[in-house]
Amino acid sequence: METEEKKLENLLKWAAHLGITDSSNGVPSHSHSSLGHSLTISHFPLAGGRGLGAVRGIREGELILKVPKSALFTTRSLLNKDHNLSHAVNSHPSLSSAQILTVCLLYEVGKGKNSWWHPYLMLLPRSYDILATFGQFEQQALQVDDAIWAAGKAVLKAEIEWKEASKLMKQLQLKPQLVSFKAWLWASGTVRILSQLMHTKIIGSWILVSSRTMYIAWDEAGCLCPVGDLFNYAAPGEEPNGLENVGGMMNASSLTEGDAEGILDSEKFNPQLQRLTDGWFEEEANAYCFYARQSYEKGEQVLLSYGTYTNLELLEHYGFLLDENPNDKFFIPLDTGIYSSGSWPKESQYIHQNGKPSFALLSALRLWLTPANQRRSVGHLAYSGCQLSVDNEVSVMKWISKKCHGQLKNLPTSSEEDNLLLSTIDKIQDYKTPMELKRVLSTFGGEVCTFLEANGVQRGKNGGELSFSGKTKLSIERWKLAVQWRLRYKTTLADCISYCSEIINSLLCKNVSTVRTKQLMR
Ligand SMILES: C[S@@+](CC[C@H](N)C(=O)[O-])C[C@H]1O[C@@H](n2cnc3c(N)ncnc32)[C@H](O)[C@@H]1O
Repeated sequence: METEEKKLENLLKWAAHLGITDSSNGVPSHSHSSLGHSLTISHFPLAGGRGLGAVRGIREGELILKVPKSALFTTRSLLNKDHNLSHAVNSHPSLSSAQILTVCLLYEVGKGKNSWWHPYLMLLPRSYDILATFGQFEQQALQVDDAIWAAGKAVLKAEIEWKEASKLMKQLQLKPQLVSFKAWLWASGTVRILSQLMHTKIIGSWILVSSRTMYIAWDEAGCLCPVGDLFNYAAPGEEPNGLENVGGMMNASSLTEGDAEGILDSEKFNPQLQRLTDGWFEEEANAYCFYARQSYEKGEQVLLSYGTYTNLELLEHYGFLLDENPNDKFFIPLDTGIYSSGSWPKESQYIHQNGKPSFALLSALRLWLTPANQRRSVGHLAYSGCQLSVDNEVSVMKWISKKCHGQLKNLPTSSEEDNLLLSTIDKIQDYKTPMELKRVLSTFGGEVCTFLEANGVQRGKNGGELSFSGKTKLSIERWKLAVQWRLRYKTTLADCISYCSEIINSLLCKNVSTVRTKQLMR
């Protein structure tokens, strides 16, 4: 069996042969490796594992990697090379472009060493922790209804897409293990993760700066980009103020999808959008080009922004989350009347990761907590983000605080318990014998026991070593991600409660001092 090192060497040799290069002028250098001028493959345990590090000082804006069109793994490039595949795919016009790219990937994997892409395929991750791979236990471990729902939906979607594509896979006579749902999760996860970087998307009348695809103009599914897909992720900073804070956003609802698409297509309308991603396909160069978003010192990991994502979205699309995510946001259940009292979209009414309510949530609540017969007269103030009165503002803060308290109370565990559980989960992976595990369980029971039961964790035949199957180890990773996610949710809600108390106190203090001043002046 080839070592990981040998596989990497083969990949870089293969990539150099295809003209993939990290030379600063973008000209391939006929070397045996496509990397070495600017980048090298390294391990970054705290930020994504395998990734790309700088081999020299890199300046912001420098071209750091160029991947020619001929090296991109796209449906079109595969169909052009394989008549059998092309014929079969064309007889299934109802499949989506992502489903087709997924089948193409499995088909290519099935060719083994005979695949032209073999050096690249050998180094693809073996599994992912995206939401679609979450079993019932891990889904429930998210605890928050919205997140459980998102996970359930992701699993269901994957199942439906797999069933729809199974006819094509059978027609292509893929090996049984490549037709399985497990293989589908892997392949669709690969397509989702490695082709779905950097693309602006429009939902309803909203331009979401969050990204979805490693965009190529000629295929909705995007492309797999050898070597370019080794960049790990760093969040691009908070959403541009233009989308969250400016009162002009209320006009967003009058922007039709067509208008928005036109604006986006021009790619000129907002330089901030472009700054959120660091790579794109350049027609002139006929290549995917990646630029350094910031300066890096030798040895530092060079990171890429795939777009702005909340932690739940990162989990859904990429299978990881960030400890500190400036784009994270959390939703609390709101009464339906709140949505109908104003025109703020549901997605805009949330709590920021720092605990502050969003502009739209505050505006909507200010209006909703105003008596119905007075709303018309203060609507313009609410929409422009102004406080309506001290009483109104205090009611808003009390309302949010109460909601957060209610949410926290309804969740099965507290933040303290989750913190303890996280360290317990780490211990489960460390402890090897039943005796040791017993000690861990005595400090924390409940969920840990359910996990062990759900995964049928067995003792070794001789009653000695605990045996954790590969499946159980993956489940442990996903469980940990679920607990980390819900802990962030709880921390944010607790921060929001503190924020509301601070505002209430400062408003009441100001009010008291104003009344006193007025009394003194009389
Ligand atoms: C485009 S790939 C990046 C290369 C990947 N590390 C590899 O070895 O193939 C994206 C995947 O890398 C991991 N990843 C990227 N950025 C990360 C980060 N900041 N923290 C944790 N995992 C990250 C996630 O598993 C994600 O699905």
